[in-house]
Amino acid sequence: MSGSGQTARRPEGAAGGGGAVERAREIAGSLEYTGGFGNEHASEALPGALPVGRNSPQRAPHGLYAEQLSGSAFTEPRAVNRRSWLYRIRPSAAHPPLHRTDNGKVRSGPFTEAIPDPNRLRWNPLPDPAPGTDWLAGLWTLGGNGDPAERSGMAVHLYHANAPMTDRVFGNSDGELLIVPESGGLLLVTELGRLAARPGEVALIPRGVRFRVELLDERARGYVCENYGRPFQLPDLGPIGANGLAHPRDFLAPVAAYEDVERPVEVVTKYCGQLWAATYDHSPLDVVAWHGNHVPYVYDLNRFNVIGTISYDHPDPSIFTVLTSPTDTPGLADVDFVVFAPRWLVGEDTFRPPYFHRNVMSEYMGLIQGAYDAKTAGEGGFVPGGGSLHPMMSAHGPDRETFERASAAELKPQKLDDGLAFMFETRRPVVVTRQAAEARHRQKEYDSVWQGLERHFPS
Ligand SMILES: O=C(O)Cc1cc(O)ccc1O
Ligand SMILES: [Fe+2]
Repeated sequence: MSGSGQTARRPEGAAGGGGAVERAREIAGSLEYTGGFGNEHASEALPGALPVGRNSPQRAPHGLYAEQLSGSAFTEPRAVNRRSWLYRIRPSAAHPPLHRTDNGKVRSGPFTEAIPDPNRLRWNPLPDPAPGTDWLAGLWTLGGNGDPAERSGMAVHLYHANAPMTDRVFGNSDGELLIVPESGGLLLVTELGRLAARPGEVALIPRGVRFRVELLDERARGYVCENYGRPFQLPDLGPIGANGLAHPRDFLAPVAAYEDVERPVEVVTKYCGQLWAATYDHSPLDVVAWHGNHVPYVYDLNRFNVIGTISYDHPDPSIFTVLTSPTDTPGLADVDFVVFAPRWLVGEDTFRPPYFHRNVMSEYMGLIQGAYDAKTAGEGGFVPGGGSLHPMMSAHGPDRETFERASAAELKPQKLDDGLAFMFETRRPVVVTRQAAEARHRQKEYDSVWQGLERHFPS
């Protein structure tokens, strides 16, 4: 049996076999959410399942077990304190020992497979996955920095999948996962309920929250920023004022929905960089009610309120920050998630695309849709599903074609409306994995996009 206080229901056996996509779509079509970034949400899938007035009554309603899931130290300041109380059919503690399992293509900090490479690197999309590849099996690490054991740093992953996770659940002790679909929609069946994330939306799974991924299309592809550090938060707005950029109410958390499944379920955990697994005799996605602020959410990037110049010059892309994971140094992020969304360009006497620059931060960029204004579109260029890495202090910016076009362009107001790109910008160099360095889909000739930028200075 499965149930939800609202409408989400997972029919028995929905995870595998024919019709899985249709069933996942049906569920995704009737999902309900509860809005507000960082809010104290509360939800129950059965009336009366959520205790009132206390978190841990002597006997929780309906014979449920109460459990606290802490995403911050108990004593962190209230503004950044994260925890949720879960009321579940079985306590999470009742599980058999975890055993090491194959890491597949997942790698973790400390990233030591290759020496840090100062070169600008670019990749085509991942090749199609082998038949029967689920989201976890199709997770492929490009690189990263820091160390999950230090709770600092990040990893860049890509995924490609063509099968749902069947009786298989994943939870990441090493950090939160920001999932950026590029093609194909995902149904994320989590301990706290179900979310759908389609291209143009991003989803966040908090540290420790277990989930299964089903597909809303025959295949899915996208990116993941794994954040080992402090949970992503909304950036401060300073002189922008009380509104702008990503608005808190557009972040949607799920409502409670549980599955009461008594059959073997493989539960995979990533812990300090390695995958461990145990076979439970039930599904751990059995939370009937919950409340708190350590919650998954989905956000539609089209809701981002883009701010830019209305006079001259190209502002730094920090004005496009959706989410930031701060460090103890004011203004310095462990990692920022930045989006380049459709917008008007109106700058006068201005080179409008991204400028030539060298940056102490390291920049991984991906493309969700269309083209990016600093790079030539099309095959062999910066394409949806591909990615580029511009490491600390590497010189980059517009490619030759873009420079020539933008230097000569007539500066009338121009709408950039066919493109959705993003950046994971991080404080430490991103060290690539061996599989990313040696990948056949790496563009070995990337440097050539800056060849032929001619001297114009008179000799
Ligand atoms: O390199 C990039 O394309 C990202 C970027 C965009 C921009 O508008 C200004 C600086 C920057 O690093
Ligand atoms: Fe850059």
